[in-house]
Amino acid sequence: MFHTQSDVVFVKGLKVEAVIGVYEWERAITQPLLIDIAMETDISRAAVSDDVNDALNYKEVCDDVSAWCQAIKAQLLEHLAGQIADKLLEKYSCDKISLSIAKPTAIQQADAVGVQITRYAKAASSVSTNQANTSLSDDA
Ligand SMILES: Nc1nc2c(c(=O)[nH]1)N=C([C@H](O)[C@@H](O)CO)CN2
Repeated sequence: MFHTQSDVVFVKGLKVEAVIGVYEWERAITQPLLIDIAMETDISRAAVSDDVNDALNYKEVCDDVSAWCQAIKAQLLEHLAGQIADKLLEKYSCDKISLSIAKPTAIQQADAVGVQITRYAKAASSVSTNQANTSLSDDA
């Protein structure tokens, strides 16, 4: 199958105050996180209807990601990023997520440090694909 479009809903520079870090002193404070998210999704329906109910709602994404960051209280940014990507793929209809999480105050000599990851939604299983193909040929 050929793809004729590629759409992204994104969030840039989402600021969240959360417990994050491996050192004891970090477990006792909150630090700012700066989060960028790009979610590959089909926007065709929302583009036609102009209805937010047909859209991947970036306000909901921001609220969810903020709440998850505060609840997870991760030690490593790697763990936090993996968890957030899994949760977004589970809740929202999207094929691919790119996510970066930065700690702008962690290293005095650096503007920011962080991680950037990309995750894909699981492909439909071959069993259901075969079943779909069978029912299509049954109709013919
Ligand atoms: N690859 C990573 N390295 C480090 C992390 C991290 O989350 N991923 N975290 C720390 C500390 O928490 C640091 O931010 C404190 O300054 C060190 N290295």
